[in-house]
Amino acid sequence: MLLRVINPNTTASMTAVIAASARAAAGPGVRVEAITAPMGPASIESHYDEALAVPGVLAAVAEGERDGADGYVLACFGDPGLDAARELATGPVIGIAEAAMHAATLVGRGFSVVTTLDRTRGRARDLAARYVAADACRGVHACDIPVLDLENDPSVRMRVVALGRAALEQDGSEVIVLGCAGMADLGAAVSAELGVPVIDGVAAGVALAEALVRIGAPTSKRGEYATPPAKPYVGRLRAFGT
Ligand SMILES: NC(=O)NC1=NC(=O)NC1=O
Repeated sequence: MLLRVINPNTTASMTAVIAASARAAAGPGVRVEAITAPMGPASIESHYDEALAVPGVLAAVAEGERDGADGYVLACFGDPGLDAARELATGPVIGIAEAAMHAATLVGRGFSVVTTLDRTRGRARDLAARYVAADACRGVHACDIPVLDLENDPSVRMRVVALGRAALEQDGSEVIVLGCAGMADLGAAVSAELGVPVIDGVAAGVALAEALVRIGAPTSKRGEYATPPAKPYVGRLRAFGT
């Protein structure tokens, strides 16, 4: 089985963090291909970044279709381009926010998200409203660390633990969801400190994508996720036309 795990931002060192978590979660017979988006923002920290990350995501999915990928994980907590990617993909496409939030509801009644910048909290709430029951996401908290500082700031783990501990108390939640792919290497350590499940969406996404491939559940091409209608595109997006 070939799973293509796509980092929607263009920072290769972050793709390496994502790849390590993805490969640790993959089951026997699963090959993880970790891809850095071929175009777009160095990190995704705003609606603008997220919008302009989508062409890179879709280019990576289109390449995966040519290479015979069985499933995809979009490794950014905003799940950028998820629905469009499903229209291009044959196999399942899982966003890490979607995967982490669903996984959290399977091991606790309520979860709290610990994410990066304060301005990304609204997006996380919007995704929670789409993915899970109203009372499942009890709070979204930001440690105000820029995405690209995650890998070189030694205080990150301590700050995520402190914020997670406060979130569990304030929100009355039972599970922590890591709100950024760049936190993918923190799950076990933070869980050990807090004594609750801490869900890394990269690992959850790989597990879910793999499971769907194994049970024979590709993306349905009847209706909404059918192949997009062919049409010309002009300008810088010309290559995306069909
Ligand atoms: N909430 C976030 O920090 N999302 C993210 N931005 C990135 O560049 N990768 C993420 O996971």
